[in-house]
Amino acid sequence: MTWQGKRVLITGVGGFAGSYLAKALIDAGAEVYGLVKRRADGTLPKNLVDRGVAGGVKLIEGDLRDITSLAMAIDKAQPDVIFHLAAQSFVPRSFTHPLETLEINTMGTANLLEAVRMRDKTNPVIVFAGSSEEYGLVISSERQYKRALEKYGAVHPPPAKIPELPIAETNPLRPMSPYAASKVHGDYLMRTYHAVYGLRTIVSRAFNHEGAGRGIMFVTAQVACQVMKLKMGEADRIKIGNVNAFRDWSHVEDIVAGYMLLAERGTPGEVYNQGSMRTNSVLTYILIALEEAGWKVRRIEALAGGKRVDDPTQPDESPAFGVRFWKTKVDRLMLDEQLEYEPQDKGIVVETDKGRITVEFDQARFRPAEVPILLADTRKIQELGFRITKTLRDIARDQLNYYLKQENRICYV
Ligand SMILES: C[C@H]1O[C@H](OP(=O)(O)OP(=O)(O)OC[C@H]2O[C@@H](n3cnc4c(=O)[nH]c(N)nc43)[C@H](O)[C@@H]2O)[C@@H](O)[C@@H](O)C1=O
Repeated sequence: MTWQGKRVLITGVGGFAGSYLAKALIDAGAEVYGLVKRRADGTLPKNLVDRGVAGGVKLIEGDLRDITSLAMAIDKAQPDVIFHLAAQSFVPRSFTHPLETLEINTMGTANLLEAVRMRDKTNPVIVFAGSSEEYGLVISSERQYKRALEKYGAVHPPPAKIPELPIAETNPLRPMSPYAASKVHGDYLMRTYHAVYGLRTIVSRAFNHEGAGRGIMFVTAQVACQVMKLKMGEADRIKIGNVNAFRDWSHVEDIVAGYMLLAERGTPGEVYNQGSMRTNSVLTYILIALEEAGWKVRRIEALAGGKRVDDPTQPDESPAFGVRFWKTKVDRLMLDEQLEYEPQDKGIVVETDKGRITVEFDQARFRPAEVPILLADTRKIQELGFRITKTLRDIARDQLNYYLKQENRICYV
C-alpha cells in the first residue's frame, strides 16, 4: 500500500505517539484527520506544534465518550485507515481514576467500533494501540513466582514455563492495573468485532516507547528532565520510584513505523507485539542519561549503605532469557537477582568523575502493584519487515536534547 492520498483518521493525534504518527503519515503523502478534544482556549496541541504538523493535520473535535462526535468524525474523514491511539495512558492515574480510565479506554473503544460499524461504508483498516501492560505479571524466575504467589495469592493462569520471557503474543494476559485491564478489554473488543462483523481490526501491543516530547509523568521523561535540571544547576538531586523495574524501551519513531507497517501488511484479527527485544532497568536509564549529559559514572551505592557496584554501566552482551541484547553490568546483577534496591535503601549515591549525585527514592512514586519486567518477542512483526533503528542511548540523548529548552524543563509529577 502506498500512503499517497490515503485518508487516515488518528484518535489521540495530539498525544505523544499520535503526533509522531501524524508527521510520518503526512511525510508519506497521506491526508491526515485527527480527533482532538475541544480546547476552550483555541490553542493547538503542543505535540503537533513541536512536530511541525499543526497546520498539516485536519483537526476534528470529538470525544471518545461521545459516540455522536465519533460518527461525525467518520463521516467527515471517510478514512481508509483508522489508528486508534487515544487513551488515558498513565498507569498510576488509572489507580486513582479507574472509572475515567475505563470510560475513555474501554467504552471509548466500544464507541469507536460501534460508530464504524454503523456509519462507515468503506470498512477501514483499524489499528488499535493495545499495550505490553496487558501482559502484566510476567513470571521471570522461580523466586519471583513464589513472591508473586505470596503477594497476590494466585497467578492466573499459572505459568506454562518459567521464565515467560521474551513475551510472545501467545503469553497469558495478567493485567496489573485498571489501565492494563482497560486495554485488555479494548484488545478483545477489536478481535470480537473482526470475528462477528468482519471489521478489519489489527491489534498492536506496543511495549514502552519514548523520545523527545514524551509526557513528563512517564519515567524516561522524569529522568531526562531532572538530569538536565541537575546539569543546569536548577536541582541538586534526582527523585524517583522503583528502580528495579525492567522495561523494553523503543524510540517512538520505530514504533510509529510499526503502526504504519501493520496497517499496510498486518492481517486483520491478528495481534502483533512491537518492541525492541531489549530490556533494561529504570536504574540503567538513570545512569545512561547521566552519562549522555556529560558525567562518567564510576560507582553506585545505596544511600543507606551497601549494595555497591563499580563500573555499573559497563556493557554486558551475555544473553538473558535466550536473547542477546545490550544491557549494563547493573542490569545483569539485577536480572541474576544478586541486586535489588528497596525503599528502605532511601536512594542511591552515584559517584562520577565530577562528584557525587544523589538519586532519592520518593515513596509517592511507588505503585500499589507493579509490572516487574517486560521484554518483547517481536518475531511476528519482524516477518512483516519491522526493524528497530535506535539504541537506548539514542533515546536518552533525544530526550535530553528536548530539555535543553528551559520552557520544556517542567519536571513536576
Ligand atoms: C507500554 C506502556 O508504557 C507506559 O507504562 P509504564 O511502563 O507504566 O511507564 P512509566 O514510564 O510510567 O513507568 C515505567 C516504570 O518506571 C517505574 N518508575 C520509577 N520511578 C518512576 C517515576 O518517577 N515515574 C514513573 N512514571 N515511573 C517510575 C514505574 O514504577 C514503572 O515500573 C505507558 O505508556 C502505558 O500507557 C503503556 O501502555
